[in-house]
Amino acid sequence: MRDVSKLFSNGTLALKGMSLDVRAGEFISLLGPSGCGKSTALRIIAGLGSPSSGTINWPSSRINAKGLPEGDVGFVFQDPTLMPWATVFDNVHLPLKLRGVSKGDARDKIMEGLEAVGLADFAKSYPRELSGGMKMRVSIARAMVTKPRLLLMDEPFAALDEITRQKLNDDVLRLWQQNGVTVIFVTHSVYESAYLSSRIVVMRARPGQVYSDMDIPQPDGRDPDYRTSEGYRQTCQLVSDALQRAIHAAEVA
Ligand SMILES: Nc1ncnc2c1ncn2[C@@H]1O[C@H](COP(=O)(O)OP(=O)(O)OP(=O)(O)O)[C@@H](O)[C@H]1O
Repeated sequence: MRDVSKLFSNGTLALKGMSLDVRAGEFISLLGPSGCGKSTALRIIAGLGSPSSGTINWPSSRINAKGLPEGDVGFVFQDPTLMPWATVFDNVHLPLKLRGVSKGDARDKIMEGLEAVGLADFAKSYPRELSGGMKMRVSIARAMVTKPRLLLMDEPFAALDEITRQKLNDDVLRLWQQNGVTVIFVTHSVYESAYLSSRIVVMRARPGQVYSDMDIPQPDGRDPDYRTSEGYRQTCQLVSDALQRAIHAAEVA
């Protein structure tokens, strides 16, 4: 993102001069107070909204007619947005179906994706038969079935209980490590960002822009033990301090 601003038609300046270089293989969290423009930035990257000024560049991708990288981006929203009338299998098939891949040809990829999120036994179930966490897993499998190079996640676990959220954090980390996908993850949570990320970009509000950009030390393994480690506590403290400064900067502006 190079010097991206977004002025909505109601006069809200959601982003002002936001620049961000995303390196391949990173797990970046966009962290910031409500209304600082995290979702707006993510939607612009996804091509779901256009910047008022500035540019999004995709130096290593083939670009389609809409200026977006060809098949390279997957998106997971806070609402899993599954088709209620379709099975789990058919929901995960959707992105491949839109590319003209038949169910038969897609079967292995779909089952591999469901396996990766622990839902292979639920391929024939309908969304109404699944818990909130399982629905989110389907949504992640659907986003990953095309093997995107970039996965965009907009507060995907905010509506889930703490235990489910922690399990899904571990699932996403495993997918990231196994697939080498680059992730941009929007969250309000210092703890979630500190657990997941290789880099945390703290945003400030009014106007929305990058306030602080931190590389996060990578321990050998992130597992439930890491959540109670001194290294994790220190990272949370650093990130929390940066967030407090970002909030203060917006208040005095
Ligand atoms: N379509 C829109 N039209 C007008 N204003 C908008 C629109 N979408 C977002 N905004 C405004 O832009 C600002 C940034 O919103 P955005 O949703 O990107 O923030 P956010 O950091 O993701 O917030 P949250 O964490 O609460 O989801 C807010 O002031 C919001 O009210």
